[in-house]
Amino acid sequence: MATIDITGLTKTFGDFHAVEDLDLSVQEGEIFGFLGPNGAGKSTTINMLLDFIRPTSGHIEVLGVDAQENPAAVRRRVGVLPEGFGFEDPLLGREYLDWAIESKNADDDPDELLELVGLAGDADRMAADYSKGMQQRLAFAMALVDDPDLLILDEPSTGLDPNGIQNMREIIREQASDGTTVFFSSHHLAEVEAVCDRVAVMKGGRLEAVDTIEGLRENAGGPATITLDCATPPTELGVADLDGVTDVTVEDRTLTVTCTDPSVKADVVTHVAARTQVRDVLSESVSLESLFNDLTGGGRDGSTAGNEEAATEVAR
Ligand SMILES: Nc1ncnc2c1ncn2[C@@H]1O[C@H](COP(=O)(O)OP(=O)(O)OP(=O)(O)O)[C@@H](O)[C@H]1O
Repeated sequence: MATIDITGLTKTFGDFHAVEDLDLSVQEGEIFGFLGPNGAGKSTTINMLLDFIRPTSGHIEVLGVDAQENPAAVRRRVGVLPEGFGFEDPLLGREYLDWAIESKNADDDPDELLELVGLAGDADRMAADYSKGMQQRLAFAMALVDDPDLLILDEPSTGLDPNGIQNMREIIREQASDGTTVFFSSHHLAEVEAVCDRVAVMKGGRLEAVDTIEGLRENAGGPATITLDCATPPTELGVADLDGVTDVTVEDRTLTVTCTDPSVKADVVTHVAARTQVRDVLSESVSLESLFNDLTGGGRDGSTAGNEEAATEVAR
């Protein structure tokens, strides 16, 4: 059974289509990435999953329950890490967890959850005084209360240090291996690649693609580069004459070839290997950055990023 089953979902604000005719199905135990640039419709979709806003048309089932007919039943079984949870009340870290446990009528041990997210030593401090990353850890612990069947994480790694990101990834994987479905909205492409089984890419309220990252790469058009380390200087091999090869550079024994699309790379390897010994293939696959840019046309301003760090920001 699908954990999330969305059919024909549309949300308009006046004449503006924030989400348009969305069909999406997320299976039990999947770690599913929900990607898209600013204004793509991700939060609007999540808000409809939780019935915080009503669809204009379409249908959503979460864990077999109609999300609009019975939102309380959905929310009981879902753990949510919203973007930018505000810890404004004068409560200790543990007290926030106590509150989350009580409101779900659950029987979790708050200290166990704090330990899990690396906050055991900070349980008796005011959550408002926590750093941004510590607040994110606390919000994550609150989402884990009552062992939810579905975790909805909005930009979960915001503010986390590398250790926090690693810790969160491990918890996410453990949860998924226990059957929890994880629906993960993010702009951080490397993060998504590290944990997600499949991704959906949204743009302007419409679904552009749903696939594994590997699948997206395979189907991606656009240039690809391959670098071969050869036993002898790879000059005059006729690589430039191959169909689909657009650029060839030779530096000492290293041959770098740019192709019109990734499928040409195999022809390059076969051609070179028949003429000289290839010691290593340093294949540079299509970067996540160009994959994302291909699918969404870059950021909201249409610009594309110049490096991987910037690329993760393009999606913001
Ligand atoms: N209440 C509202 N009234 C009018 N327009 C809205 C409302 N809520 C969202 N929108 C519009 O719907 C579009 C989608 O917004 P949404 O917040 O879902 O995007 P998003 O993909 O979550 O973006 P981000 O990555 O910036 O969080 C945006 O153009 C936004 O301005």
